[in-house]
Amino acid sequence: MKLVLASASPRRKELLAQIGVRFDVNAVDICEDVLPGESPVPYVTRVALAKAEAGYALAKPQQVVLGADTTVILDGNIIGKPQNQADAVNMLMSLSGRTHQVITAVALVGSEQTHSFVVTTDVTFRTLSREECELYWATGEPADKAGSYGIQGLGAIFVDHINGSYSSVVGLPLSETAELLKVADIEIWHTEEM
Ligand SMILES: Cc1cn([C@H]2C[C@H](O)[C@@H](COP(=O)(O)OP(=O)(O)OP(=O)(O)O)O2)c(=O)[nH]c1=O
Repeated sequence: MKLVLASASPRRKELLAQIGVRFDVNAVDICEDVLPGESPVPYVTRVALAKAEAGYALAKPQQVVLGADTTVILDGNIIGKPQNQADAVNMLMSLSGRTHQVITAVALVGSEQTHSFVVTTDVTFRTLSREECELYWATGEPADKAGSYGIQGLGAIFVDHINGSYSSVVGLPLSETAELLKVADIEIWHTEEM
């Protein structure tokens, strides 16, 4: 079996390459709107499956397709990507000095199999000032990110500690994804080009 990553995210490509997986990419564009009354785990699972299924529609025979979706949850509510500066600053200030959850769903779709799982990580921010949130917006980093921050980038300075999977917060939980790839007979740890 050969793997396709259904993602336009450079972060997910880097994470999957980090564990020595060989894959092609089918960039897909899925509507990520939350349905009325939809809870966080069903939501991320549905979107990850939709990405994998859209990628599978473009796939060749003998290919299985991986899709993922990451979102931020505060007090049980889904916090998506920011619309503008005010939205991003408000999101960041609501996360200030508190613990929120980052959940990533991963889905794998093939001709004879569909699997999905969700990984939840607690992330605790130190206290932030409105001014530093405004300066952070001006860097351009928060714009395409759930929760308006990137733990792997400049936003690292906001994070006091995490409890869970770092790679899941960035966009793809590597330990759990490797287990899923084994089930689908996809090799990891290719080393000859490293
Ligand atoms: C919380 C957090 C989110 N993010 C990112 C990960 C995800 O890419 C993004 C959430 O959006 P997603 O919709 O999960 O992914 P995407 O739109 O970037 O890519 P695609 O749908 O094509 O696969 O936020 C970080 O990079 N770092 C973080 O610390």
